[in-house]
Amino acid sequence: MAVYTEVTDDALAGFLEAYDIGRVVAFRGIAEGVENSNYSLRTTAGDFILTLYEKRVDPAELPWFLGLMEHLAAKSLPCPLPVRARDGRNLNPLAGRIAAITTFLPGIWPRRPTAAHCAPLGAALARLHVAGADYQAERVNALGPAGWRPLLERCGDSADRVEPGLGDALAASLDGILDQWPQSLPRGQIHADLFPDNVFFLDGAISGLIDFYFAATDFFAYDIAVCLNAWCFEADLSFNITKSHALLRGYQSVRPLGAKEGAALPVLSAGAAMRFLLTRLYDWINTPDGALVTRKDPMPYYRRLRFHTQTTSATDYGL
Ligand SMILES: Nc1ncnc2c1ncn2[C@@H]1O[C@H](COP(=O)(O)OP(=O)(O)O)[C@@H](O)[C@H]1O
Ligand SMILES: N[C@@H](CCOP(=O)(O)O)C(=O)O
Repeated sequence: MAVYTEVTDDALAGFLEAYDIGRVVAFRGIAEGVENSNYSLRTTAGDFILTLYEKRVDPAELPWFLGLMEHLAAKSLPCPLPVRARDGRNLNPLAGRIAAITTFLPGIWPRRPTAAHCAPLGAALARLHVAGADYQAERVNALGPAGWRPLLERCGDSADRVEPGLGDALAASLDGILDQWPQSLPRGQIHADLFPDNVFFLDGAISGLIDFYFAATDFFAYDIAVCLNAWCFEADLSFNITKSHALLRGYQSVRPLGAKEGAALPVLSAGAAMRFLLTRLYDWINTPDGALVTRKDPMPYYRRLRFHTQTTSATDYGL
């Protein structure tokens, strides 16, 4: 469920007066998504997505995210293009929130990713990295390694309510990851949350990359590690090296990885598993029963973390 803020017909009509995208033909809330309120909007000019940014998004950061999408779309990456109002603004108030209209991207996200999805996914990720290179602005990755210990501490003793001993196990694992974390690797703009539900496919090809609201300036190879976690484990949580090989092959068809990046894949992948484990754990503990958001189980990311702490080199990922 992701319509937290209702938009009345009158409020929508008033909002659209500032834009040059015709009259409303259809308007409905989108059930998918977690963070923001999303509406599908059809006007006489075409299909769009209306997003109202909810409380977890810092309004001061929105121009960076929208600027990145605009930059990538201008380089032909299939990502949403923010629509500007007649006065040039792409962020405007609506129903007590800040809102943006972006272009609608066709396609559906893969419910069961296969190796055939992973190769184009890898290539699209590399294209994103290359295309973002001259987007000069920097955004610190708030959910990068410096943020993990504070997040774990905020979970406190409650982690052990999810599984006895989990708090200590994560603290020890985190020490190991932070000790080995690379000092420097090629870096630039990364998506940082390119899960299957953020990638649309049409006729076997990628037709959309969405949800740039965790994007940041960080190691490119960390973004690959996020995707290895999100795309290359089976439902039984076994690692599928055929998928990771396809993902890395697709990536390298556009941007070859350096030796240091390859060597860092085990620790980067453990770090990426830790990042999603911690945000899920925090939400698991802090989301009240009956809340609109569906909590995501943190434990599958613990299983992934344990896998990555046993890998030793890039060959374990099919590189
Ligand atoms: N540009 C877009 N084109 C088509 N559908 C979109 C677009 N942006 C969002 N959606 C739809 O809205 C849903 C939620 O979007 P998402 O950005 O993942 O929300 P959240 O940030 O709240 O998790 C997506 O699963 C998709 O169905
Ligand atoms: N991908 C994250 C959650 C973020 O949700 P999104 O709908 O904004 O992609 C996870 O799976 O924990």
